[in-house]
Amino acid sequence: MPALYERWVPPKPATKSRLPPEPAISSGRDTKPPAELLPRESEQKSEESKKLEKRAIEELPLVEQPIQDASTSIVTDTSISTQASRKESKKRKRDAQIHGQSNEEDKTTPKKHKTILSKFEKVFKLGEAARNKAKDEQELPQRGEAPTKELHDLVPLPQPDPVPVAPFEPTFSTLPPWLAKPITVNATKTVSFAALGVHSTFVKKLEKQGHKDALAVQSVLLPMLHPGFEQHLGDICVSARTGSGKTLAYLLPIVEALKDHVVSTLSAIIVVPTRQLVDQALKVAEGLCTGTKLKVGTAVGSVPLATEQKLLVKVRPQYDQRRTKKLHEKAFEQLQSGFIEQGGIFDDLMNMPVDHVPEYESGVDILICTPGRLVEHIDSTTGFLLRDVKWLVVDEADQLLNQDFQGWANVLMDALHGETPADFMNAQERLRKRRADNVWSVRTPAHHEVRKIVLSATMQKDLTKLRSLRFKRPRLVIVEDEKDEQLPSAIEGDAYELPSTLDEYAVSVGNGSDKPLYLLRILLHNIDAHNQDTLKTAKSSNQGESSNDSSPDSSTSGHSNSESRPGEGQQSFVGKGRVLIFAKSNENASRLAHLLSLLHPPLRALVKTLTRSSTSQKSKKLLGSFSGGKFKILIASDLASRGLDIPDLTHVINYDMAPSITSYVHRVGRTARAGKEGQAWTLFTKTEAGWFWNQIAKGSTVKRGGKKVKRVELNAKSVTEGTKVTYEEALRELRGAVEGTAGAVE
Ligand SMILES: Nc1ncnc2c1ncn2[C@@H]1O[C@H](COP(=O)(O)OP(=O)(O)OP(=O)(O)O)[C@@H](O)[C@H]1O
Repeated sequence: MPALYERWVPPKPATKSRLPPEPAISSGRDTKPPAELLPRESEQKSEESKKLEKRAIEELPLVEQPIQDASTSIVTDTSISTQASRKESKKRKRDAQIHGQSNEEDKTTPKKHKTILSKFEKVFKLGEAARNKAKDEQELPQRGEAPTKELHDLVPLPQPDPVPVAPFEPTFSTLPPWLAKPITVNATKTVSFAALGVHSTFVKKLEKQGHKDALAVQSVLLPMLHPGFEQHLGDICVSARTGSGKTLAYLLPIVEALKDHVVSTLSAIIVVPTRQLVDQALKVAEGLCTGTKLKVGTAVGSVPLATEQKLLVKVRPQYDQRRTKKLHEKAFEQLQSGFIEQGGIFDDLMNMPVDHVPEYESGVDILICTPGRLVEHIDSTTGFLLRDVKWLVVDEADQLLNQDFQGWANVLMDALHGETPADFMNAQERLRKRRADNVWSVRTPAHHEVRKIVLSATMQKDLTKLRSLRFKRPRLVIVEDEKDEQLPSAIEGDAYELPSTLDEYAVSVGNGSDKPLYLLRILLHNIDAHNQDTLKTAKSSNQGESSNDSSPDSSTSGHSNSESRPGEGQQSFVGKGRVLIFAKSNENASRLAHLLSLLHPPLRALVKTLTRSSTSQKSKKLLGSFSGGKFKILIASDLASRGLDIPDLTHVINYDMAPSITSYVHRVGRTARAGKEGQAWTLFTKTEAGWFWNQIAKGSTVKRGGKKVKRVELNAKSVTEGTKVTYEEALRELRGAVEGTAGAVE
């Protein structure tokens, strides 16, 4: 047994030592005295240790002790030696036990302890064996021997069947019921306006505008907004793809509801993100309001505030002795305190005849505005009161809610749902307030119900954002294509749908250094070819060149010299089609327009840019002449990505990659509108390829009714062949233009 375990000796059973001495066996051989007569082991040992101590004291080298005080040194020496001898005796005793002197005692060890010991011994042996094995394995490579491996034949080891993992099917929705269970309508559904209960005068008007039947979004919204059985007494959120006719869907019921207004009251506010969209919605609203007394006004940042104030609010004197007195007292108080309100009701009071107070009336029934300018009017236009507003429309809602223009949503909600300030209350409101202030009644605020319609092609189910619009009994309406597969993201998250009449193409432009040449190639070769049915005459003059290239995919044929045919662009683009090119910034848009006209001079007259710096009037004119076909290619920043409705826009080109999925959806949605066909081309560099294909072309967020984005390979050599020199010259000239030595394209 290893020494470690031999050290432990179970105590001698006490009973044995207390037993009376056994009588000596008469054989006489046993000369051992009886146990109690023998000195006990401890006694023997203590005697032995005493001897040792004595010897230790004797042997102690006294000379080595520091001589301080004779008596103390002796005492110290003695105590040291005593301790040393004690330790030694203990050690000897232990050694004796270890080396078998206790064999006799082992025999007397109880059975129980023996079994414990044997078990312990077994465990130790196993441990020892494992340790030895590990040590051997470590040493094997050092000794240059390969570790022994477990060998198997070629048949794979049988594995247990994998445990089937049940697909995760949530039994709950994290969205509130109105978002989780929307009203869905098939995008192809059309119903006649008359069947939807639209007044005959409006049906006639719409027919004149070429709108025979109501489109899907209109067919679902009109009954929900018209008085009748299907009317929804609450707010409505609409998610319908680009170009689906949302503008008419909200404007028609509003105009119908207000058509009998004789005196203007501000009854509907329509908020859109850009002034271009204000102009566009104004055009549709004016078309519907003809023949009624309704007035439609606009509020956009590009017009002076004072000009708009005069149009939006009309002041007239109202005879009221009591109120005049009260207001004069208040004005006097202000004058004394030194805090005089500038441009407020007191200014108007000074211009009133005796005993008359200013009474404010709205100059418009429908106001179409951008959010920033709306906030300005709420804050600083005296008499701009929202007490009569019954409709609030927020178009392109996701963009408006994502960009918190001056906290517009909160300011507007407070103005809509709050009480009219006391000085501006009309007789009806004052009466209501007096009744509410009665001690016996519970105070009811003088606010009114507003119906909210919130729309977007990329509506996001973001509750925190939507909550800022303080909905009441909301419903979500989704217009979708039946062919569209239910994408995972569409169930709980956001999925966007592209028009089914849209064809998408993607072109790799390498590292992007020759991107303008690729663009030129697509413009002159692919798009031009696409329009050839309208350009037969123009084409006949260019016989033998690209006449069979009607398909965009045939561009790989290597038509290398398109830009060397003067006048081709001009002839081609006089067709019906229009092209909208998106650049990432206003600067890029201007530079690209300049470069295109340098690379291919016939394009100069056909290309214009729309930038943020264009004045309201200028951009209105520009869009007007683009719609009218005076020029064919418009280069714009993302400013033009939302809502713009340009007739016969056949092509959208993403020259610079869209910054987000929603931006892509809105950009390409400028074409293929209201059931018409359209093409979207995207140029992607090596670094943009991953994002484009994963997120946009093959991602689960964009639904395209089973269609796919087609990859068009353009031969880099054929794209640049013969144009490199012109390109480099054009770049030099452009640099000159940027530095102010040459003119730029508008
Ligand atoms: N009932 C209809 N019949 C035919 N065309 C219609 C009808 N209603 C609207 N349109 C046309 O559809 C086009 C797109 O309409 P609109 O601009 O309202 O789309 P939208 O859904 O607001 O698009 P976006 O989301 O891009 O702003 C317009 O040219 C409009 O004249």
